[in-house]
Amino acid sequence: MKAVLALEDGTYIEGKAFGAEGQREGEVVFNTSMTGYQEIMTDPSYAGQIVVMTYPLIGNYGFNREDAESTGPKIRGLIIKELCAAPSSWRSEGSLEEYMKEYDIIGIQGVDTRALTRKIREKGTLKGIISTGEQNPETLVKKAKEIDEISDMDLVGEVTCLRPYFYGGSGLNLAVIDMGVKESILRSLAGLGLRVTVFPAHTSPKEILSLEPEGILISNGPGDPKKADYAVKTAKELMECRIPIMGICLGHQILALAVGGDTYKLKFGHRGGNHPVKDVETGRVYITSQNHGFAVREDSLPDSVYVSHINLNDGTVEGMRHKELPVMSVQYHPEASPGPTDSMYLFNQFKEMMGRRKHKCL
Ligand SMILES: NC(=O)CC[C@H](N)C(=O)O
Repeated sequence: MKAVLALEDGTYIEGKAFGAEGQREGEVVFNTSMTGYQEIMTDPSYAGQIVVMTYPLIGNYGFNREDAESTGPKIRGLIIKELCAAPSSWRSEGSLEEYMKEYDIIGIQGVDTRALTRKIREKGTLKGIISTGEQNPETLVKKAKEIDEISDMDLVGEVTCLRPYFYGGSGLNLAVIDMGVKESILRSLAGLGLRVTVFPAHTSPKEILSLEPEGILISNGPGDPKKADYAVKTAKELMECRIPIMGICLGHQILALAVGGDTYKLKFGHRGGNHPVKDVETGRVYITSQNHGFAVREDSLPDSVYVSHINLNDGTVEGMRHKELPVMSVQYHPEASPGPTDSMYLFNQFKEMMGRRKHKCL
C-alpha cells in the first residue's frame, strides 16, 4: 500500500506503507543512531513526534519487549529508507512491522531520508503528517500547517504513570519524578543499589517527602519544559530541602528553570548516539546518547550554578551543577539505550551524593 508524508513547508513525499493504516500527525525529527530503533520508538520523550531514522536499513533484528523503554511505542510514526525484509535475532519476538501493527503505529518506507534530514537541518524541525492510501496533496499539506506546536501540548500528561509504584532495588531510597521515564534509567539506578520508587509528574513535594528519600531524580520526558511549570515548582521546593537531586534531559531543563534560568527550542535538536560532550571539570570528552529538542540558555543561568558539561558540536549546555546545593543534571542520557554507556559514572556520582547529604525537610 502507498503511504505519503506531507510537511508544513509544502513538501510532499510518496512512499510505501508499513505497520498500521490511517493518518498520524506530529513534529518530524531525525535520529542518527545506527541501531536502537526499539528503544527510540518506546522512549516516552518522543511523544508527539514522528521519527526519521537516518540509518538506511531498519528492522534488521525484529522486535522484543525486553528492550522496550516503556509499555509500548510512544512515537506517532516512523519514516525510513528501507524496512529489512528478513529480520533475524535469537531475541526477536516478531518483525518490526508486526509490532507496529499491534500498537497501531504507521510507518512509511522508500523515503530519501538523507534529503529529508537535510531539509530539516536547513529549515528546522517541521510539523508533518503521514497517511496511508491515496491522498490529496494540498489538503494534507494544509492540515500539516495546522498541527499544534509541541510547546502547546501537555505531552507529559500522556506518558507519566497514574499512581506511585515501587520499581525495585534495595539500599538508599530514591524517588523518581516520572515525566516520561525510560525504563533503562530505573534499571540502571536499581542496579546500582538504590531502592527506586516512581511518582507521577504532578505529585506534591509533601507526598514525595513522605517516602523519606535520600535522593530525587527528575526524569526525561516529552515536550517543552516550560509546559511543566508544576514540576518546576516542585523542584524548587525540594531543592530548598537540600535533598540531592539529579535531572536527566527534561529533568535538567526543569532544574534550570527552577534556579531561575531559561530554556529555548533548538533548530533541529540533538537525537543520536554519538554526540561529543566535554566534562568541564575533568576535561574528558564522552560520546553520548541524546534525544532533545530544547536546551538551557547558558547566559540565563544564575551565579548559584555552573555549566558542568558542554556539547562540542555546537557549544550548548549539556550539564549543570549547583555550587552549594547537591543538585546535578545532564541534558543527555547516562543510561544510553540506545548508545554508548560512557556516562554511567554520573549515576555513581549521584549515588555518592545521596549517601553524603543530610537534608532538612524530614
Ligand atoms: N529526552 C528528553 O527528556 C527530552 C526533553 C525535552 N522534551 C526536549 O525535547 O528537549
